[in-house]
Amino acid sequence: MKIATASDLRTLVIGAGSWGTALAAASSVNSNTLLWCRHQDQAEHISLHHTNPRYLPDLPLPPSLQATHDEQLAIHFLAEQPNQALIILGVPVVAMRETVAHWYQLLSNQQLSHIPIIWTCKGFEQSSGLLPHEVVKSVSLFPYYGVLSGPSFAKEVVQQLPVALTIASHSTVVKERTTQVLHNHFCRIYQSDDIIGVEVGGALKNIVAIACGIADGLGLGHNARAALITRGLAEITRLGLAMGGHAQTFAGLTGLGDLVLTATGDLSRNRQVGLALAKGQTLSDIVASGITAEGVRSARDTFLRAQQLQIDMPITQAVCHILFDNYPPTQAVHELLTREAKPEIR
Ligand SMILES: NC(=O)C1=CN([C@@H]2O[C@H](COP(=O)(O)OP(=O)(O)OC[C@H]3O[C@@H](n4cnc5c(N)ncnc54)[C@H](OP(=O)(O)O)[C@@H]3O)[C@@H](O)[C@H]2O)C=CC1
Ligand SMILES: O=C(CO)COP(=O)(O)O
Repeated sequence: MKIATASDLRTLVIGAGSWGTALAAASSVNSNTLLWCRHQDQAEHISLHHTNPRYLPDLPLPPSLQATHDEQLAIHFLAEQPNQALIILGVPVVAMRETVAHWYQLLSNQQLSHIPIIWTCKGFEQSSGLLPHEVVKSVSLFPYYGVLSGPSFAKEVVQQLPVALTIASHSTVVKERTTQVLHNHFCRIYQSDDIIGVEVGGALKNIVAIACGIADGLGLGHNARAALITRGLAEITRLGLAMGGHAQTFAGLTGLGDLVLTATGDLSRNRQVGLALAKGQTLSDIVASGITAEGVRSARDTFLRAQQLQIDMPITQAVCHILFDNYPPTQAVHELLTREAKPEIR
């Protein structure tokens, strides 16, 4: 693989939340990077002060990282080196449809839609139940696309602590461009062809993390947490295989790796939702704070998709009961524990 120099590569990150900002900081090591923000004042603050106070308070960003709210400037930035460019979408699933459709229009108007585009969101789209790549394909004709996932808290990435991520794509150019941009002295990029497996693992680990937060909040102990992680992985694998993912993906960074991180790491917002529910907070209070907790948004559609495929998902079902059916967490735990005994491997 040709190693491009910093002056060749151009990375546009769309979305300046915690993960978009962290990836923009990481990509600045190898690549000229521009961070597109929804708000002008946010862009000005990041370019001038090199911090993102709303999403990553007190963490310095690389001085070379520039931000903008100007879409035409962002397009011009890419047009200067379209064959060395990469677009990273840092928005949640709920914003994917609108964001992809809008930027596809802007890019195709300038004959730039061949630039590789990757996304980072983890979940199923609410109501449609679609995975992110299905949403992208339903609103655009980007020829080169992929999903970037794996165990990665934004805060640690901005601090340049070691992290390993997976880029899944059917396109060599997407995998190589992503590796050129993000593989550096603290960030390892692994490549995969399994878009479905990577997206299913990323979506479902959030639901299991909510379950683990609930169990820990109720004081159910380390044994319970280990059981939930392991049986949660069994659920993820069952649904993922039925949807067309590869078995090995679920044992990798975007499956087991991200599940362990999110289920046990207190930086996880999904885990924090579970902890708060166990303490008796209501879901409406928790979501009113505006946090991005993709497991809450995905749980119902995940369960519906599992039912359509006749896949047994008792942990996801228990989380849905607590989130949407007003089950007290202790009742959902009791129902989980008192199911029939069964073989571990089916
Ligand atoms: N944070 C992390 O450590 C990681 C997150 N992820 C995944 O990345 C995705 C993004 O998460 P994260 O950055 O944490 O979320 P945040 O809540 O931190 O940021 C969300 C970003 O998306 C923007 N946004 C929200 N709604 C819309 C919309 N309707 N249209 C356009 N832009 C919108 C927000 O803009 P505004 O500020 O203007 O509202 C903000 O820039 C999620 O799917 C998450 O699971 C993956 C790995 C790690
Ligand atoms: O996806 C993540 C880590 O890989 C972030 O997890 P949360 O969305 O639960 O904070």
